[in-house]
Amino acid sequence: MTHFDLLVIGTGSGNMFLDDRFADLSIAIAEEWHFGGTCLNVGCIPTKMFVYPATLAEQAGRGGRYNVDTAFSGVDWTSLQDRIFSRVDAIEAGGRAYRSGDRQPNVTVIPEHVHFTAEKTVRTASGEEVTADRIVIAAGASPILPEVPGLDAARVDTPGYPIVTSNSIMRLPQRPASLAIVGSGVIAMEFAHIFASFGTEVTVIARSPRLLRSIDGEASAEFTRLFTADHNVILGAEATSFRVGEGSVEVTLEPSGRVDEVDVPNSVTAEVVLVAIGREPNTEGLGVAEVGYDVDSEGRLVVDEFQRVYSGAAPVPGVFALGDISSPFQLKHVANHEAHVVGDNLHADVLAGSPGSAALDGLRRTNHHAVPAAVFTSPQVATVGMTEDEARAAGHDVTVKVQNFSDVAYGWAMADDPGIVKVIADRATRRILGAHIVGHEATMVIQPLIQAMAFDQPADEVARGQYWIHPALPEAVENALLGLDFADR
Ligand SMILES: Cc1cc2nc3c(=O)[nH]c(=O)nc-3n(C[C@H](O)[C@H](O)[C@H](O)COP(=O)(O)OP(=O)(O)OC[C@H]3O[C@@H](n4cnc5c(N)ncnc54)[C@H](O)[C@@H]3O)c2cc1C
Ligand SMILES: NC(=O)c1ccc[n+]([C@@H]2O[C@H](COP(=O)([O-])OP(=O)(O)OC[C@H]3O[C@@H](n4cnc5c(N)ncnc54)[C@H](O)[C@@H]3O)[C@@H](O)[C@H]2O)c1
Repeated sequence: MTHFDLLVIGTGSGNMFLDDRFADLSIAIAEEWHFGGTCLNVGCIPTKMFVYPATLAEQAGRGGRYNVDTAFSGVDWTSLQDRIFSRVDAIEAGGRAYRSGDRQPNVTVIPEHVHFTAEKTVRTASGEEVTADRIVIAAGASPILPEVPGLDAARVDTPGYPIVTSNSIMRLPQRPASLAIVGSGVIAMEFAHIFASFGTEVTVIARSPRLLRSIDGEASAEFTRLFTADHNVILGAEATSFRVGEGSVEVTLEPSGRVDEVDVPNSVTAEVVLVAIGREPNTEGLGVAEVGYDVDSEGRLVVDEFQRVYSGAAPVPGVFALGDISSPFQLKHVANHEAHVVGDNLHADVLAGSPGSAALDGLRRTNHHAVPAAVFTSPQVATVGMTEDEARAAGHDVTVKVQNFSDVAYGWAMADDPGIVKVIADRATRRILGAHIVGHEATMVIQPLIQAMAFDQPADEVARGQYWIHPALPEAVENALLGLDFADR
């Protein structure tokens, strides 16, 4: 049995807050997989490094729309992978070496799976018991696999098995000629864009009548309209079995019952199948429920606004959690924010003396207001705040404006490419309740609306109180704000 002052489980955002404030503590960091976790190794960073060239490839094939003669003639998959993963893998190795080497003599890296055997005790895969006064649980989430015949869950993401998740698809030795994607959420749409743009024959299998169905209805409908226009999408279909053959997988389909009068083909055959149906918090593998920690109906560790972990509806002294294991937002910017909160609160707890003794008024609260999210597909999607339905259900007297990109001069420069800015505001308070953008660089165009929500600025002041560069795309945001109809105008 080895005892530490602090145990951190997971090196995604869990690796972010350990700075000089903790130099006097003996610290163990458990990481069973890639140092740096999901975002660095298989998430945000490599996906966007594939998305950018994919968008260039797609645009090259569309030059005629802008009266220029361009064509996409291929991608060098191997050198693209090398460029991306030589960078990612070097950062992974550097992070591991930094924590493992002489520069951090107070830190011990445990490169193994750990699971709880008591409230403040974990056992490593090799059987060692580790105890700690304080623990930070930052163990993330993993892809969900459907329980359907023909899917060998143990072989998913192993070399040669053609059914994969986001954990391995970017490292496939060859770009597949055809790809079936089960799911129609964020991961499904980003990979559909990447592979289709590079010339793979992609088929998206969606249960719902719309793609990205969790976003605002109008934004989702607009995205679905645009994406289905030039991609193979089967809406209202459920994948009910897989048959792995020689060089291909047959996916059997049935109507999902979520779309009326749908004509679903019996099956789709592709070289590779990507399963992208959500990610579940890694609470089960950690055995947290078995030692009494509270886990909610979605499998998340229960934390309060100070990121303290709960057991029997009371905080466990000195135990914090952050990121996908406990957060309602599976987003890196949220995991990072929560890591900063944990770092500050853990430090306050250490200064206070015994675990759990820090006064509440000395602890920092997590801010989950105006959390933005984006889908880096084509067209891009960016959202912040409530959907229109949520705003109405919350009892707001709402005013809504949808502005087309093609209404502003930059939209004309883009040959009237489709794109919408939808802003939802409260008619009485003039505050922005939500904003949803579908179109070119939506992830950048939305930022003034995120800022306005974060700083609680009235919508009309945001529109009129600053210059908007002319003729730039954010003029569509300005016009959407100006189009809102307030009670006393
Ligand atoms: C394909 C993809 C693309 C994404 N793109 C974006 C994006 O563009 N923008 C965005 O904001 N978010 C994106 N995300 C989400 C983002 O990656 C996550 O929200 C974020 O990485 C979560 O960080 P985390 O620290 O909570 O967990 P992770 O980074 O997953 O870290 C958890 C770590 O804990 C380790 N671990 C788990 N259990 C144990 C155990 N029992 N013992 C030892 N170690 C353990 C894991 O190996 C892992 O390294 C994407 C996710 C995916 C999958
Ligand atoms: N750009 C980004 O910020 C980014 C990118 C990728 C992932 N992420 C994060 O990772 C999370 C997980 O992504 P995801 O795309 O796996 O999940 P998701 O929740 O976005 O989408 C999952 C989709 O799969 C569908 N689904 C669920 N069960 C199914 C089944 N059995 N068969 C068919 N479809 C089924 C759901 O209805 C949903 O539409 C996201 O919610 C997001 O927070 C973020």
